[in-house]
Amino acid sequence: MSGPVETEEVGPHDELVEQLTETLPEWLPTQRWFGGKDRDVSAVRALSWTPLLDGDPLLLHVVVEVEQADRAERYQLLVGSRQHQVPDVPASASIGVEAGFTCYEATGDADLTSCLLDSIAGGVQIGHLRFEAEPDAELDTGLRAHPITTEQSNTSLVYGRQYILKLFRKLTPGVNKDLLLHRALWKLGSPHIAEPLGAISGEIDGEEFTFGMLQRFMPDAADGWVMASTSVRDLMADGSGLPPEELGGDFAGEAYRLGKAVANVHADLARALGSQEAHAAELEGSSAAMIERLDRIAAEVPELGPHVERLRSAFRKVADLPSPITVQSVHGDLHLGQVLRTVQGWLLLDFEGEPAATLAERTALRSPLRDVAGMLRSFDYAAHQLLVGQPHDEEQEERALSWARRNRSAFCDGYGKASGADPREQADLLLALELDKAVYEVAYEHANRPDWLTVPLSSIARMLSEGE
Ligand SMILES: Nc1ncnc2c1ncn2[C@@H]1O[C@H](COP(=O)(O)OP(=O)(O)O)[C@@H](O)[C@H]1O
Ligand SMILES: O=P(O)(O)O[C@H]1O[C@H](CO)[C@@H](O[C@H]2O[C@H](CO)[C@@H](O)[C@H](O)[C@H]2O)[C@H](O)[C@H]1O
Repeated sequence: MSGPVETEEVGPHDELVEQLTETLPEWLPTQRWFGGKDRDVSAVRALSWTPLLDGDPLLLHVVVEVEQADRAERYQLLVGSRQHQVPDVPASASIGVEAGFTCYEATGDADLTSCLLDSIAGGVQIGHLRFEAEPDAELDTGLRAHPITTEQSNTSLVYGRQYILKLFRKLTPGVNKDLLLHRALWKLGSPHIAEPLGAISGEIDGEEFTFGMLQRFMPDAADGWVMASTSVRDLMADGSGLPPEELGGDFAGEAYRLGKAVANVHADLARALGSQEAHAAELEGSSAAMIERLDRIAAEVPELGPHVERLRSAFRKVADLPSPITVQSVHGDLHLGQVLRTVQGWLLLDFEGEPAATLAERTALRSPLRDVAGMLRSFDYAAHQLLVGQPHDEEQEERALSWARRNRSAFCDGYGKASGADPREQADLLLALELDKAVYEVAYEHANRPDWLTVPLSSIARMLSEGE
């Protein structure tokens, strides 16, 4: 039998944890959410381990530091361990067998994960972990959870049809920006986010971490990436030769509404958290940061080499832009997988920023055009993803381009309508931000989905030649 542990006591699981740290260097790179697949793991060190359920089964909350050639990053794990009634976990979730106990990644074990929601509802503290509901939230308990299976950098569990708990995988110290921005927007009554309902946080070596965020789940919502991909597929599969606007699956109306929603969220973020004017020195800083990121990524991904010089000159132009420009809190990693279409309209998710960014980079005030650029990149991705690995086909390439052009333009129209300023009026800044995002994507794909590397690389080539 096992039950919740509600005291400061930490069970004697040192041996199990030591075994785990020996197995994890091989296992971590097999996980979708692990962001360091581009280099070997040299060592894994456990920083904290906290039994959430003790006995058989055991549910252990573990924070590890993962060492790779030039970096050490922290990750959160939920490890299940059972001697009896081992659930049927997929091979990828199995971590190993230690002293007759099967250890596995436990987010798929509903018998174990229901305690996370119950602990948030109960406001309990377990070891250093604090489980807290938001002040006005009233939560149902006893619900079973299943993990969602979309492309994700974190792991999200859906409880019944009511709640979604995101467990942050890669951890950075400080209160998570996703939670902070959701709280700020909710306080203002923004209709474009899902209600924040609770959090899991804790302290390691004197530093605060957010481990999880609970939100209202929107059961009938459609994912923006899925909707856009369906529209592109319809166009690609259509033999009639009709233009996108004459096909049933046209997405441009949605892209327009999405542009309006993003502009409204930017206005609310500025109202809640303020905005500033950035002058020449800051623009120089942005330009230098883009070039620094480019050089760092080009050193790791040789395929970027042929574009480096022209990218540098596009980034240099940012330093000479007429200033000031407005900067504020932004989403930081906006793309079609971060937006949900509900019956009330578009919702934005995941305000955490880029998974690889430092805390300072995530919380820095930025031009809102950074998010516009992120979404424009995403239209490009949606259009070109189906061509990955296919032999070159001029006609399909032209269709992909026409879909992207139409939806990028509709998005900017909507954004301009709601904000009063068409993003395309700041063409040089927008182009530099898009190129900067595409350079980031080169690193992201290289480390996470090497087969997709061609998508940002071919966009960079295209944007550079169009900008000439
Ligand atoms: N409140 C919600 N209601 C319904 N689905 C959601 C909700 N929040 C997230 N999702 C789904 O989970 C996916 C991943 O969420 P996200 O916050 O972007 O996680 P990650 O940081 O891992 O990318 C989204 O693409 C969406 O499909
Ligand atoms: O959603 P996350 O915060 O995990 O963002 C990361 O993963 C995204 C992929 O899931 C990645 O987005 C890139 O691929 C998308 C298609 O899968 C595309 O729509 C985006 O435009 C493209 O940037 C994102 O960059 C990364 O930070």
